[in-house]
Amino acid sequence: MPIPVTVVTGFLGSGKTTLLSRLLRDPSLRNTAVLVNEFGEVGLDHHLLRPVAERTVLLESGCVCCSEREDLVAALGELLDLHQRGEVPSLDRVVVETTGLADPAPILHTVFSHPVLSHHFAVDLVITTVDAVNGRMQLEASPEATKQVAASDEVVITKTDLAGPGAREDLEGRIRAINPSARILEASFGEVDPQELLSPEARLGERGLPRLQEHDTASTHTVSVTFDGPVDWTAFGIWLSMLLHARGESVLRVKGLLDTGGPGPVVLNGVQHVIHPPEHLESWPDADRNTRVVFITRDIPEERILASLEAFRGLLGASAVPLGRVPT
Ligand SMILES: Nc1nc2c(ncn2[C@@H]2O[C@H](COP(=O)(O)OP(=O)(O)OP(=O)(O)O)[C@@H](O)[C@H]2O)c(=O)[nH]1
Repeated sequence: MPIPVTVVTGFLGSGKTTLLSRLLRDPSLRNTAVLVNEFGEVGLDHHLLRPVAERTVLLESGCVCCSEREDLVAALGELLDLHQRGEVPSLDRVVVETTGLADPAPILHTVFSHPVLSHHFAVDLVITTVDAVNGRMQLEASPEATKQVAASDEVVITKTDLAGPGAREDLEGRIRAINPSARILEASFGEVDPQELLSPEARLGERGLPRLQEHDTASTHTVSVTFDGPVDWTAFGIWLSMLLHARGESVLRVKGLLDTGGPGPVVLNGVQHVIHPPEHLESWPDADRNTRVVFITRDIPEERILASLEAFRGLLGASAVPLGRVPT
């Protein structure tokens, strides 16, 4: 079994380290290695984490997300080496804390595409912290913050102790509009149940994704579709590969459950040009047996996705229908 890698992201100062420090105190995370990525020479977070984590590997400099990506490869490689030599005998999970401006997609790509690492590690969750006080403004002003929310499986709204009445609901609406499939949790000073946060179900996102119509925020489109019958998995894979080949940079997130005619759905989970290995479930997680796929895109409106799926109708074996228009 590959070792799960959990990516913790979130805008500058949104509470990533606070959340992680709290999580790492839980005995169930005893065998967790943490890779902290920092700008600058001195990693302050490193010192914050040291007392609570058994092992903390600090990436020396730069940003794991972009030019210094080799650092992440080197750190994971080193960790694997220690594990295989028995110097780190128990390694249940790796947590990568990104910088506040990081785009998580290249991190996922690094792990998935590396010829050695991809055999030993698999990204299981992307968790994003959003500040209850500043989050709304940050999501409006910063494409990085929006990308982080779009890429996440779970969003933890932090600093709820500081937020005024109504602010949390408002922020939650905003997060849902960007990423309807993410599970949203709340935490004051990182107080969140680690079991809940890291549960395998979190990967499936919200069960029964909300029936949203296309939402358009500053050229970010959220398109939720279903099909009028089971779809051919191979054909869907080809269609998706073509979409990602042509417009990968514009596809921030693809997530959903696909009815391919089997007893359970295929779980689809991708961030930009990276598609997690699809998972074939033995049964559906809830009573709804219909396909539900969410695409979060930049500059690809709903009509374009639907027209493209329609052009593939013959091969797919079913027509795509916007979820918001399905009679419930
Ligand atoms: N009141 C309050 N303060 C919090 C909470 N969570 C974090 N903070 C404070 O917010 C500040 C930033 O928190 P960090 O955990 O360092 O945030 P970060 O996302 O790791 O920050 P960067 O690594 O700089 O991007 C610190 O002063 C924390 O004590 C919270 O739930 N409530």
